[in-house]
Amino acid sequence: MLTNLKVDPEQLPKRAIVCGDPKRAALIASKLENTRQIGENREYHSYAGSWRGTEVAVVSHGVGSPGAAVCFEELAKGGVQVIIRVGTAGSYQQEIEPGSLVISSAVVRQDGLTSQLVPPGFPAVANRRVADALVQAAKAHESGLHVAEGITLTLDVFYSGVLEFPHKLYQKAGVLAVEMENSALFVIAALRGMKAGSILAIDGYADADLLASYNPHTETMAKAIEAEALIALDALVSVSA
Ligand SMILES: O=P(O)(O)O[C@H]1O[C@H](CO)[C@@H](O)[C@H]1O
Ligand SMILES: O=c1cc[nH]c(=O)[nH]1
Repeated sequence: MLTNLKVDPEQLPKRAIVCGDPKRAALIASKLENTRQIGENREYHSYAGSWRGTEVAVVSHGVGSPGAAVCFEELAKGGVQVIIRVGTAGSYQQEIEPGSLVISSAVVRQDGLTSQLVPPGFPAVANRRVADALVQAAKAHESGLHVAEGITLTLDVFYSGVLEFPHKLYQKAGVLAVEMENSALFVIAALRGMKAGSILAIDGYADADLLASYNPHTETMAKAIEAEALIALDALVSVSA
């Protein structure tokens, strides 16, 4: 039994979708055939089912890299080989409007977790096959949403303290969007031999005024999350495990 997920590895498919929100996990799982819940403990809600004839898992990992890392490590231990995060993020670029989708090709590691796992120069990159599969699936899906691929940033901080967020710096460097778990996912996947990718629905512009405008509970977001979930499921089953 996987300790924190409380999932029996025998019931865990080799491909997994992961996302922060347990309700999003339930929503994605509801799209599968023969859906069953295979675990529920803390923020980790786990489901299995079939997508286009292939068995997949859907597991929530909560907010922030440390808790998510526990989930990713246990999925690797349980035999998962291909893993895609279906997340949300704030945009750094004007043309990437709320409701757009971003496929992360690589991550700036501004989290605390991975610096305790690997040295500073260690890259956090998506598996090329998974990233390509996400790009292809997004094209085929024809959602009408703007889709961009590029570098994203992982931070530990959502609400700022007295130090300024590094938003302007990374915006100038061409980073597309910011979220809180991709760094952990890409580094742990590299260490444990999983193929990882990530697609993110943009819920607003990440800047100093974010607190005033942040609202991930809109119709626009629901549409973007629905689209990224279907794209990720198609990509997940197209990559060899
Ligand atoms: O929507 P999820 O997948 O949780 O992703 C983003 O949303 C949360 C913050 O609201 C953080 O977990 C961040 O990474
Ligand atoms: O970490 C996050 C997630 C969503 N939106 C943001 O601005 N930041």
